[in-house]
Amino acid sequence: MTLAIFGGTFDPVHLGHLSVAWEAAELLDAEVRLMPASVPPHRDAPMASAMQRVAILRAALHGQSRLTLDTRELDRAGPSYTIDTLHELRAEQGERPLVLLVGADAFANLASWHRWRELFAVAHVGVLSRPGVSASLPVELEDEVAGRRVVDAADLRRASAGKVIELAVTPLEISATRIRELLAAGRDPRYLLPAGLFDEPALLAPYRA
Ligand SMILES: Nc1ncnc2c1ncn2[C@@H]1O[C@H](COP(=O)(O)OP(=O)(O)OP(=O)(O)O)[C@@H](O)[C@H]1O
Ligand SMILES: O=C(O)c1ccc[n+]([C@@H]2O[C@H](COP(=O)([O-])O)[C@@H](O)[C@H]2O)c1
Repeated sequence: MTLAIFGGTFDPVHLGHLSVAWEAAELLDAEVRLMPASVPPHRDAPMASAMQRVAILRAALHGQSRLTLDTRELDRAGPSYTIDTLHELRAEQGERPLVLLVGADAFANLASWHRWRELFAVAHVGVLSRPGVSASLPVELEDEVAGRRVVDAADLRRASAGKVIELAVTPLEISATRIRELLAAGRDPRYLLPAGLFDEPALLAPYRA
């Protein structure tokens, strides 16, 4: 079975993440691992600690087994560069097809990632559609991916890395930024987060004012 990795700051994980990860698992017929970044490159430090974000992820993933948690980036010091993580996974997984899942907004910035061209040598890339994000890419990135695009998920299973597929997932306009704002304002964003998180108030305490 294909292994797909969905990295993120997950500060906190929300139903947008979970829904697109679930749909990607179905569309790719893959195991999907959510992988929290310890020190996310290219953005400010998260509001919650890595341990707090992992506790929320564990509670969010409770009750199903298709989406799992991979905490390897928390064991590394320094910025969580995706290329380092993918090399580690490749060494463990042999020729198994690996897919790096990224939201369309993150994908549009891919050419700013550490050793970004090397990513395609180690994994396929699955781009998750996201509301409000246009499909146009910087020229440098478009030039790199133009010859790599496939539309059929079966093409990803025929090679271990190097292809790019667009995954048209159900659009959900949910962001962690909005959820942090609501929690800080004393609101309960009940239907934007997994219901189980509200059973343990300590989980969301890092975001309360
Ligand atoms: N609603 C969504 N639909 C599709 N992809 C999403 C959605 N929310 C997040 N993603 C993707 O999930 C990955 C991790 O995102 P991240 O943890 O930064 O969440 P975020 O909601 O974008 O957070 P923030 O608002 O703090 O930037 C990224 O690849 C991002 O593009
Ligand atoms: O490797 C990089 O240079 C790099 C730069 C920016 C983001 N990433 C990864 O992309 C994923 C989504 O990042 P973010 O900031 O949108 O949560 C997360 O796993 C980050 O570690 C990776």
